[in-house]
Amino acid sequence: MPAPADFGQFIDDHADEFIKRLASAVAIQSVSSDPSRRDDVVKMAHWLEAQLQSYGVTTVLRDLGTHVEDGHELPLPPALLGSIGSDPSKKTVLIYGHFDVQPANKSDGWSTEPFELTEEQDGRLVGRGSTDDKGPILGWLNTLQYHFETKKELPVNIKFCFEGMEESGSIGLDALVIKEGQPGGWFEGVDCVCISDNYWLNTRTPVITYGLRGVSYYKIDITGPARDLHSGVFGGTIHEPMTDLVLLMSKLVDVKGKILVPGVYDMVTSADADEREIYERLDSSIAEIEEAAGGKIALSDSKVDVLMGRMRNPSLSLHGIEGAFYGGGAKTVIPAKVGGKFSLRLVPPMTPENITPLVTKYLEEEFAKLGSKNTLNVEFLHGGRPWVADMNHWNYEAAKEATRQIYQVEPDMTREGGSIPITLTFADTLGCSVVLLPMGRGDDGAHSTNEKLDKSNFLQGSKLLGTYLYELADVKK
Ligand SMILES: C[C@H](N)C(=O)N[C@@H](Cc1c[nH]cn1)C(=O)O
Ligand SMILES: [Zn+2]
Ligand SMILES: [Zn+2]
Repeated sequence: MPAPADFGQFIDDHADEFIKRLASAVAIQSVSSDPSRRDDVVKMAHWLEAQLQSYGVTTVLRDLGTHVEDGHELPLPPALLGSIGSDPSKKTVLIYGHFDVQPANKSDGWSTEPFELTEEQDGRLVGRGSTDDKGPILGWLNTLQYHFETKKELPVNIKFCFEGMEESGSIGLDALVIKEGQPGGWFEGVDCVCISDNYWLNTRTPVITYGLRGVSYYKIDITGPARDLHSGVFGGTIHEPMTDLVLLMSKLVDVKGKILVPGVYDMVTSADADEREIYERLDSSIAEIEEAAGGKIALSDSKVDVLMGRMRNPSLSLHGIEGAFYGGGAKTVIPAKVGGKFSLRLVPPMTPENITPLVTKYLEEEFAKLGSKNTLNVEFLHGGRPWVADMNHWNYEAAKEATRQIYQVEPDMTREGGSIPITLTFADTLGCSVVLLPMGRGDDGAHSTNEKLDKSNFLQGSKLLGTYLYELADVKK
């Protein structure tokens, strides 16, 4: 059953309205990592719930309890569950997305206000969350709107699971998915899962994604004096926390991206010629990767090595130092306590559980070698396991056929370097195939300044998601 003939035209005809809706979503500053923005994450859940309800979706907001952030107990934003259609003769697809976003301030280097969606002349829709992940979520809404307004039946039953903590490790969601995956739960009867929350490799070739790296995020606190000190008075007289921290962080990864924590590479298989061929065939180049990064700074001249570095090898990134002096000017301070933040991206069979003891032991040993009288505390902040799926499943056939119809090309099959912690839980708990069907391009700048989603990707991507539902209805199980 192909998508109805007027579906594509409906999406094009409603482009302005859809962009306005995206602007409304972007305007809600649903930054999950910022406790002062927690109300906005909750507001976003309510906004999205009202949108779903307006198209006939039955919804419920599920309380996920609380979590502790910097010693303070905070309520978690609710998860939003939805359901439309219960025809036993149809397949049931579970659609997941996240309505929280990364932090953004104009002063980080944005050209426009990050929470005011700006449509540029060239069709770029610039704003925090445009591609990650509000645009893709709204792609599903656009499809629902079409069916509601034209009074057409959806080709499949749909369950929704939208969360507001993905950018902070999806805290609380695992337990909910496990509970709702039980007989009688919200997800009973789900045949497959679709997630639109990652990106193409380049700016022209659509991709379907069958793997994700996991993540394991840490903070190392070094504490010394009781308060910040004058560096003229105390410099040269005490062990300085910042000195210890910088030395310790420098022991984690080298300039070529090699992880220095012993034991990590013992867990990773090396790629044989056949596997390297998979990466060789992908439509990508060092020039394009550097263009997307905004600098000629690739770790290697080999496209295969760089792509494997992103998709099938682990990596370690240093993110920031809490408590350090960072403003303008030249403050002569010795910070009393500093917290270094870093994370590892994990590939099978690495997990946060088997990696954390290696990281902690290594840091404690390296700290001991410094001979400092300061104290070290290593804290695991959050994590998610890596995931790799069978790309020949019928769920993937439906996604591939939908891509051919919308873009008239064969999609590249990729593994994503980023993480979506709940993916493996869906796969394991519901025992079904999960496919990643991204909307945005490789240069969208998710998590970065001037994040954007191209208007054509928003519209074609909406058509893609809708067409996928029709292909799903048709494909042989
Ligand atoms: C790929 C997805 N759109 C994404 O950005 N995921 C985040 C998840 C995360 C984990 N810790 C913090 N955020 C990512 O890969 O960074
Ligand atoms: Zn995302
Ligand atoms: Zn993200």
